[in-house]
Parts: sequence; C-alpha cells; structure tokens
Amino acid sequence: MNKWLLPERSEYMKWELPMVEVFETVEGEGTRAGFPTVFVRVFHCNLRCSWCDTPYSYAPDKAEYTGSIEAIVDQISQYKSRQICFTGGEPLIHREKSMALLQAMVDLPHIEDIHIETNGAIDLTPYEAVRLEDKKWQEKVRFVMDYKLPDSGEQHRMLHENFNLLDTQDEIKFVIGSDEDFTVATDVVAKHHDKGQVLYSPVWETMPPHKLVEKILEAGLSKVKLSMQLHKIIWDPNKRGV
Ligand SMILES: Nc1nc2[nH]cc(C(=O)O)c2c(=O)[nH]1
Ligand code: SF4
Ligand SMILES: [Mg+2]
Repeated sequence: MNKWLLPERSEYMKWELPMVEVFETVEGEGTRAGFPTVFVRVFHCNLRCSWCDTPYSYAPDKAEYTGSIEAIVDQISQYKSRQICFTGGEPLIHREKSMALLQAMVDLPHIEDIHIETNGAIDLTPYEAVRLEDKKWQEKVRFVMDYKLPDSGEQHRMLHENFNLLDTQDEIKFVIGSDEDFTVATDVVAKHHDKGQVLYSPVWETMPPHKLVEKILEAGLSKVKLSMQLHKIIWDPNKRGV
C-alpha cells in the first residue's frame, strides 16, 4: 500500500522543498553514464559518509534556496535532457514531498528516465508500491541504491530489505575505498542481491581504478560493472554543478 496518498496536483505543486541546485550536464555514473541529464539536488541527508563529495547538501551548511515543486519542474522543462538524476543529499528524505516531486517529474511528457540516487538507509517500500501500480512510474522510475560499506562509517544504517524491492531496471552501487570494502561488497552481493545491475565504483582518493579492475577480474565477478565518476575526470573533482 502507498502510505502517502497525495492530495490534488494543484495542491502539491505548491509544496516547497529545500534545494541545493538544478543543472544540466552528462550523467557521470552508472548504466546511463554519458547521457545528457538534468540533476535535481535536494537538501538534507540522514547519513554522514566519511568520503562524501557533496557535504554542501546537508547541515551545518544551509539550503541554497527553497523551491516549489512547480518551480522545480518548470526549470527541468527548460532543458532538453530526457533523463533526470534525482539526488542530494538524500532525495527521498522528504517523504511525501519527495513522492510529490517524483510524481510531477513523471508527469513531464518529455522525460523518459528518472533515476533516484538513494543511500540505502531509506525504506523504498512506499515508492516501490506506487511503481507497482502505475505504468508511467514503471516506464520511467529507477532506483540507484547505494550500499554504504565499512569505510563510509555508515554500513550499520543499511536496510537489507530494500534488496527485495529492486527490479531489473534498478542499480545497486558500491563505492569501494579499500580491500575490506571490496570483500564486504562481494559478500553482500552474494547474500542479498536479487535483481538490478551491480556497480563497483572506486573512492576517488583511496582506491586507484586500475586496482579495483584487477580485483574484479581476479574475483571472477563477471556481472559487476565498473562505474567511474566521469564528471571527476572531465572537470576538476571539486567543481560543483557538473
Ligand atoms: N555528472 C554528474 N553525475 C552524477 N551522478 C551522480 C551524481 C550525484 O552527485 O549524485 C552526479 C553528479 O554530481 N554529477
Ligand atoms: S548518503 Fe550521499 S549525500 Fe549523504 S553523506 Fe553519504 S555520500 Fe553524502
Ligand atoms: Mg550522490
């Protein structure tokens, strides 16, 4: 069941969310890397990963502005991209407001793909319930669920039940910072993974990509996909809004 029945569209389009930025670039990560994409980055996160590259998206920093759902989708519509990366912070932390923004984005006719960069510590049940019932959500909405490994300091927050909610169009991303992270990721996949593309992505500062590739091949992980953060290769790794 959908826990959060939304009010009339005219009502929820007025709802406001704390925002960091909306911008257009190419997707840097995952199976859709390289495609022109609008990024919708909302403020707030329930985790504090040691290697986080977007600390400006939660306290003690402040939201850049507060945007109504109407204004956010208006801005998305000004770009030509057919793909949206809904990210943060944690994009699903705003509960019914996150749901309403997703609905408004799904309703944009030119949008073909909305992927939700969620952190593994948010119960996906209410969103998956809507996707099961709604054809447009099935066509457009995909979870990209991060599984936080020991180096992040947040592994204890991971909700393993989320694995059962993922489908073939979804992705599970493991950001790997050390040999221990690699071992734990591979154990978690063996134990919990059912559907969705598994991605291994190196922590920029501590895991040289060539080492991660060697480890993937050595372990015979033939279904794992390497995901490099293209935006950190194309631009200065500290540059925002790219
Ligand atoms: N180009 C680009 N691709 C990305 N994929 C995921 C991102 C994120 O910050 O969640 C991101 C980002 O910030 N930039
Ligand atoms: S979940 Fe994402 S935004 Fe939140 S602290 Fe971790 S890396 Fe940063
Ligand atoms: Mg992110």
